[in-house]
Amino acid sequence: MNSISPTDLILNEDGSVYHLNLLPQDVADTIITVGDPDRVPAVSRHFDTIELKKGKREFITHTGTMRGKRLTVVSTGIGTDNIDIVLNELDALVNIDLNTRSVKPSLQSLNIIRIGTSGGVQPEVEVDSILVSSAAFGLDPLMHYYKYDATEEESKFRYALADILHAAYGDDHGIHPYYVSAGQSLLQKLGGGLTQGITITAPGFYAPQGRQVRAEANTAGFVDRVQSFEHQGHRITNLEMETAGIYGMARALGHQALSFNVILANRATNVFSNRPGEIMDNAIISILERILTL
Ligand SMILES: O=P(O)(O)O[C@H]1O[C@H](CO)[C@@H](O)[C@H]1O
Ligand SMILES: O=c1cc[nH]c(=O)[nH]1
Repeated sequence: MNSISPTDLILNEDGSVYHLNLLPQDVADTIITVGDPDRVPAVSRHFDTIELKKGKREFITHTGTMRGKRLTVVSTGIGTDNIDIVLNELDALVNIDLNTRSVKPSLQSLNIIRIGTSGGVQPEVEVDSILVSSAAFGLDPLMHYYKYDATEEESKFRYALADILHAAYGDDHGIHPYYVSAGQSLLQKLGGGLTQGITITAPGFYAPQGRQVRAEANTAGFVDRVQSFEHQGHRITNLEMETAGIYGMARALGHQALSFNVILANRATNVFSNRPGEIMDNAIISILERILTL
């Protein structure tokens, strides 16, 4: 059995994984990820019991139970570079024997559910609504560094958007989309009755999402272009910064992932929510109710 080296998988002095600072017994098999560390207590305050609170850097974790179901909520911070860390370390906690540093003979599949904020790109995607990502385009580079199985259909979506963006911004612009669908069992079990659409995960908040403040953006017409994208009747609905990385890493590692987006902005109508805190608190309650059905 191959042992994973101490520099490939770094453990802290207490045996916990390097960034998350967690031990295998610290995590449930249903894991909620949020970007904002302050959103972790906003989720766990609905738990009936909290058995663990740990953290390091932006990675805050609470584990507890809600109506008898064990849940972990962990913050990822912003961006898919952090998703690389969180998904690899969560997987290590369940699928690697940290004493022998070897992959366990029988692998566990986690349910990984994101509750994040996002900006809609279609005028009809309502501010303050919850949208489920049926799939996500990554405009970030993360999944180009991993081998994962993409279906033929997923490849067609990927090249359909690549053609549009390369025609608009040139081949050497550096935008190379990847495309990964949600975990299908989670989508079926948890996504019912909510608007579903394709999410774009961007490698930044401003110009990478077509925003222009003072630094001149090199992405003119970005929102219009993604708004008018259509492939086999499917459209892009929203922009954020983690979902494609979560879907890609979950695929690579054999986990199920689903992303809920609380739409705080509409980029087509230039409207921003006037009560973002209250909307997120309500969304957390309704998404937890869905998760409890698992
Ligand atoms: O609210 P969270 O989960 O952080 O998600 C969104 O908000 C952040 C940007 O403001 C990015 O992380 C984006 O994906
Ligand atoms: O427009 C938005 C809103 C939230 N998060 C993003 O990444 N973009």
